[in-house]
Amino acid sequence: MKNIKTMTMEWTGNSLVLIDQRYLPLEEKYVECRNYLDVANSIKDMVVRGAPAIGATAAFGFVLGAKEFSHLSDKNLFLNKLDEVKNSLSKTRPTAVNLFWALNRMDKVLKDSFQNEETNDLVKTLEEEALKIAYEDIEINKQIGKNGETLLNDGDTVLTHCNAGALATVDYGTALGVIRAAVENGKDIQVYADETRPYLQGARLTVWELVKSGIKTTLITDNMAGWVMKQGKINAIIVGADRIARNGDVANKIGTYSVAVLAKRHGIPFYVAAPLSTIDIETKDGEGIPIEERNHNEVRFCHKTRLVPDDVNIYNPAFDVTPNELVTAIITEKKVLRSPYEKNIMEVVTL
Ligand SMILES: CSC[C@@H](O)[C@@H](O)C(=O)COP(=O)(O)O
Repeated sequence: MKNIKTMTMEWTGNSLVLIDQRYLPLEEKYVECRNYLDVANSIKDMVVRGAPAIGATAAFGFVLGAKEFSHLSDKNLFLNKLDEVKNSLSKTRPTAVNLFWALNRMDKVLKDSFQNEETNDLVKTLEEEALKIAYEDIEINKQIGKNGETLLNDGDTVLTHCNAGALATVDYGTALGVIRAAVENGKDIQVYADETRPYLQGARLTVWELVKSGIKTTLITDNMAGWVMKQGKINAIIVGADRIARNGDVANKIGTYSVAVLAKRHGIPFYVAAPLSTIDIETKDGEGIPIEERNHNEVRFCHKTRLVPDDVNIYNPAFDVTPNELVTAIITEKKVLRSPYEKNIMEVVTL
């Protein structure tokens, strides 16, 4: 398979180059990951973020680990080393289930091919699998876009929270993919982007990539969302997801829950766009989803400006859970799922 190069990432064959999302939109810098620890640090430090992008990045991290230890003549030692690689990549971010999904997929390919292949061939097989995950992600997002765009009408204004765009995936995006697909289909769609405190993925990333794509975008602060809904400016809400439980509860960027509650109050459809790899059928409901708590400096500072002294108590959950009854539909690559979620989710994942 050909090496891949998108706005978010490039696999060169020996390294993974990531656009450094911490500096966007003011600076376009890149980080070159030459080994699996570079990859683990890039995920942890948010050089790359967004559930599907994290998954694909981790898969390439697994390949870099395999390359690093391919000199070991003892194949079992090689296997043990790859267990360590998987372990350290899996400790980077706890909520986005695509991370574990991608690592398990890589691990399965390794175990399935282990008896019949020499180490060098195993490395090639793993590289092929990581590229497959990356290419598939783009196709899946386009399919999510096609399925979701039918829910939007010409002239609609969509509100989104965080960044579930090209930057959060290998390319094209999930929530923003639906908007892209509607625009590509000739519909006139405008977007309101929540800034998404504290990390400002909406202000810094969503606005950047939508403007770059020529999509009309208006930035609002998070606390304006209710008022723009009340004013009748919003026809639909579309967000991404980090993990969807078996019953359809959705973990996504902190603030998503508030948007869903506001949407209900104003009778606005609240859609979640996500690949099936974001659905975690092992987790019964939202209670079981681990919520990452991040560094307090993300709240203490607003983009490098200190807001409060060090001794102020801070709470910084990076995600929240929106209960399924607030979700109008979940847009996947297979179909648009509606309530009853558990039944419909189980049907689609076992198809
Ligand atoms: C297609 S990305 C879906 C989600 O991962 C996205 O909405 C989100 O919450 C990202 O959080 P982040 O902390 O920036 O990784």
